[in-house]
Amino acid sequence: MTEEARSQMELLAVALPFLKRYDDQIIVVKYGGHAMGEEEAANRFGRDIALLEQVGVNPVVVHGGGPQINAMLKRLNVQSQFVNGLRVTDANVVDVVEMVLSGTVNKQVADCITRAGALAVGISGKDGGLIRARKLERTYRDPESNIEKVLDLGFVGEPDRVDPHVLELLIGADIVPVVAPVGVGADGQTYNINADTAAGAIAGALNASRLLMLTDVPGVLDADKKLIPEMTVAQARAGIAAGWISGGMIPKIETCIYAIEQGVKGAVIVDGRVPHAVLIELFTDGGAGTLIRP
Ligand SMILES: Nc1ncnc2c1ncn2[C@@H]1O[C@H](COP(=O)(O)OP(=O)(O)O)[C@@H](O)[C@H]1O
Ligand SMILES: CC(=O)N[C@@H](CCC(=O)OP(=O)(O)O)C(=O)O
Repeated sequence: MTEEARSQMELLAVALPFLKRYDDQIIVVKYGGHAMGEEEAANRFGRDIALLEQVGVNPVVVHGGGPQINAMLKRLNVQSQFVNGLRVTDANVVDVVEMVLSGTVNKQVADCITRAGALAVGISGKDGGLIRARKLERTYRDPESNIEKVLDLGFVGEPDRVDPHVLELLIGADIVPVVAPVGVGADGQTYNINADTAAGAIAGALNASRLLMLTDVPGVLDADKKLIPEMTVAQARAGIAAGWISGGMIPKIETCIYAIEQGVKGAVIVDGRVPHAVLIELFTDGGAGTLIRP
């Protein structure tokens, strides 16, 4: 046996107990717009997801596309801005958001997985009644007047009701669902939903075993910037209260906590820049990134 064959067999032996653990389980993967920038990284992601499907796991991909929306808005000369990490979305912007997320990006992600040997089908939250959305209602304290005001982000929505039936049909037919985070209101209005939020709601509705959030940091870092391999929901809440979990990590952690409260067994913040991060997280003892559990 060659050295290469021996090391491949060793890898397989390490992965086998984990393959059994995740057999027929649903794993929801949030794939962010930054992570899909480079072609080789995108192809690698497609191969990892196809491999999961081929070994008997049921992956469901929910993708973002913030940078891709920015690029299209720039080409079309449409202005947009972010407030608290969310894009202010007027009628012009929501058209572009839907076009980019449900069109270009959704099809690219599904194509990467299909070319890697699994069948993937791209849909948006508007298809098959998947995500019924409502306008996001948030308040904030105006620092000048110290008065509580309503934050109006236009057509930014949050999931009101997720009906996973269409996803279950695809999963049952051995098809990998790829979901764009766009929802529809009771009145037919299209809403732009943050992709982290959409992934958490879908993981909850599917009662997934794991929610993997691919991002561009190694995981949750403690106050000394050291990676925390595992934390409980209570510890995560304490980190937000103490301030060492801040910025874009807050909505990510809140999504993880929400998903766990909905019955998801564990949520992981993973570095999507690391090759095969998804496989390392699921199929090795140490995992990758930070596991948040009940
Ligand atoms: N405790 C922490 N551990 C890791 N990252 C943190 C922490 N607190 C704040 N952050 C910030 O959160 C960012 C991740 O959120 P974000 O940029 O919104 O990710 P994405 O674009 O993948 O959705 C990191 O780049 C980092 O600057
Ligand atoms: C309301 C809101 O902000 N929606 C996001 C949806 C895409 C997204 O979340 O993409 P990433 O995961 O790549 O950041 C946006 O318009 O950019």
